[in-house]
Amino acid sequence: MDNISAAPRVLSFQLLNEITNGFSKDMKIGAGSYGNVYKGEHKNGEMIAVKVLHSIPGLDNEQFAKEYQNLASLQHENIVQLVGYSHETLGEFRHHEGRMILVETIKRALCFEYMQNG
Ligand SMILES: Nc1ncnc2c1ncn2[C@@H]1O[C@H](COP(=O)(O)OP(=O)(O)OP(=O)(O)O)[C@@H](O)[C@H]1O
Repeated sequence: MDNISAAPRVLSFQLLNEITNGFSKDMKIGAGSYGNVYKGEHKNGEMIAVKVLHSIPGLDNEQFAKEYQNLASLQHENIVQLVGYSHETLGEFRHHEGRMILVETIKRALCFEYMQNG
């Protein structure tokens, strides 16, 4: 990854996991109604705010895309800039009633420029 604060882009959930130290308590900077917000610190020193959206029943891909589009099109000095997003389905094998089942979870995150004063 070269420059995470340029145009909005796809960021892998794995990368977001790395730059937030596994979404650790220490990196948590807030919580809103849609999810928790973490500070993401890239090794080149860049910082972003990573909002991991709660799994919201009914929030389908189309709604997420609309939300992304709205945020991405806003450019104003008083509006925090969207720098990227992540939308991935992770499959994980788990034991369930004596057999292995594949559980799929959708991971969604919106990433913004980091504001020092919250
Ligand atoms: N870009 C950012 N830079 C630094 N801190 C942020 C940023 N975005 C959010 N935060 C921190 O996380 C907290 C929660 O932010 P969030 O946007 O989720 O809250 P909110 O305005 O209550 O949103 P909503 O209710 O729409 O989910 C903020 O109060 C702030 O402290």
